[in-house]
Amino acid sequence: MKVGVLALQGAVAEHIRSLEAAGAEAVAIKRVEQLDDVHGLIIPGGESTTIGKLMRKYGFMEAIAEFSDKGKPLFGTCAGLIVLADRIEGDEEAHLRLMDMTVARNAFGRQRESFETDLTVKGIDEPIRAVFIRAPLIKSVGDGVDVLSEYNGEIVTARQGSLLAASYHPELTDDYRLHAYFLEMVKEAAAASV
Ligand SMILES: NC(=O)CC[C@H](N)C(=O)O
Repeated sequence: MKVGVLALQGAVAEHIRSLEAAGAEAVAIKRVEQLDDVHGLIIPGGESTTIGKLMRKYGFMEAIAEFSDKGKPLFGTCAGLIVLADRIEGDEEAHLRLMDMTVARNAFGRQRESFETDLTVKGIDEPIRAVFIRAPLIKSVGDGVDVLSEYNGEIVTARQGSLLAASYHPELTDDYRLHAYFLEMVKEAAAASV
């Protein structure tokens, strides 16, 4: 399976390394044409405002919406989760609006700007290691969204069909199981589309 990592801004190389460790072929995506060659796409962490701006500039808004329409899976981590969301708390304009959820940016406040923890994720046997950096939270989800993990009662991992979102950075640890989970989604979607 070939999986792309949107390479406009943010933690791209780390996702590529984690995907490869999980057994995928990984490609940095810089132009929309490259989307035709991959079976799934990760939108990395970084700064959602910057990623959103560059996506609009280079035609990725329409291209990724189409990609997702074909049933190809998307995985947004941290800023990437914000980019997937239908709604952003406050008066900020949402980006792809693909996932039925409301997110809050920088939701942990100053004291806890970044931290690591072990998280229990539905569908993965043992807790995974998660790094939170100025992380967003999922404040509410629609009926079609499955909550996969919570931290202190707040939603931090969710799935809606072929869309996966995590508030944290799974690519900054040597724990590749969330990437392996996404890779399974990609394989299932590819098998279903033949
Ligand atoms: N590590 C991250 O991706 C941080 C996300 C960033 N705070 C944002 O709002 O876009």
